[in-house]
Amino acid sequence: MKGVLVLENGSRFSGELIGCVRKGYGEVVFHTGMTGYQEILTDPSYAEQIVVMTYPLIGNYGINGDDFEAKRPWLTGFVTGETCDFPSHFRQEQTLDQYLSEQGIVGLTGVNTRSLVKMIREEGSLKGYILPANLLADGEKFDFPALPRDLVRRVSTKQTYQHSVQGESHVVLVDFGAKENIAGALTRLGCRVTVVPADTEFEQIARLQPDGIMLSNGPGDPADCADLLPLIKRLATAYPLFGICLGHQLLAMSFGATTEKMRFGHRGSNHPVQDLRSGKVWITSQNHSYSVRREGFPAELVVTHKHVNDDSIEGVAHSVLPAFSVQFHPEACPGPQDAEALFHRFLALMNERKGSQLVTTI
Ligand SMILES: NC(=O)CC[C@H](N)C(=O)O
Repeated sequence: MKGVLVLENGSRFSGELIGCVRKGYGEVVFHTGMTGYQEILTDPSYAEQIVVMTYPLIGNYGINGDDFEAKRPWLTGFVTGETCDFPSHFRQEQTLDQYLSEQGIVGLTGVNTRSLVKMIREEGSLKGYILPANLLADGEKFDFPALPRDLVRRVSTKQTYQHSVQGESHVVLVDFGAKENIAGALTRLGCRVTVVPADTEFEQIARLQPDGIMLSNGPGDPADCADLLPLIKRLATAYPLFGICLGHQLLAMSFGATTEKMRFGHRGSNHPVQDLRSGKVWITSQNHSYSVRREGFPAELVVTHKHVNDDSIEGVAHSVLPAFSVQFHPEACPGPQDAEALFHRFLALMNERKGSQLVTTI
């Protein structure tokens, strides 16, 4: 069935509908990864977004049972140049089309994604609809309402649960829309991980007796989470703390930083990031629209990482407390694992704290 993507600047891109035939509305953003579409589809940070893949052929290794980053997708549409109908991979269980149908997500394929992405690069991310072409009556006017501001609460777990029950260090992961592999990476390093809802109170977290706090990635504008900043500052003052993506933005904001919306953000699997202390460059996985502003950057924090292409802030640390965060995704999935060492650093901070507590109790 013919479909169309209608953008708020008046442009239209035609294609064929795949997945669930329905209207989809969201902020249209693009991802430059050649692979990783299954992880992208299920990363809750894409809530209320329509994702355009720049790589021309998507779906060629199908969908498998192992690579989901969440139980369900939160995005509202998926756009490809070409979709593979006959994938081939030993782990494949479904085609992309079947998965989108099953999950109620509309897709548009056969789109001139090159021209669409060039437009987004020029004009910035635009809101838009995917809809069946026959619904497009001539001259119809569309509304392009702002995205909801409660996205973190929508995607966060409603209940506290144990991700893993054994391990030397106990990490409480505050779920703003966490990708599965953040808890996965901690578990693989031997941590016990408890996942709590985004609005859990400090006292409830303290009762869990964590050795460290992990702040997850998540959707939307970090400024929408201003009510969480006092909690985050208190957590950073009390425990070793590691923040990823939205968790990074919120850590910086809790010490007085502000964020700004980028023109079209960073979404891809090969973003170069420099560690300013070692000078080393990592190739990182990224998915964000906002970044921490240099203007008014708080004196209490230090910038630890920057993006090599545009100099934007990619990591911060507290100058005294054992709290640090990065804008990119050290858990990868999709993308390279260059930055995995950051999980080891978090583990070391938790061990140091345990060591120092031992000394003070003796
Ligand atoms: N992946 C994320 O956590 C994204 C953070 C935030 N929603 C942004 O777009 O900048």
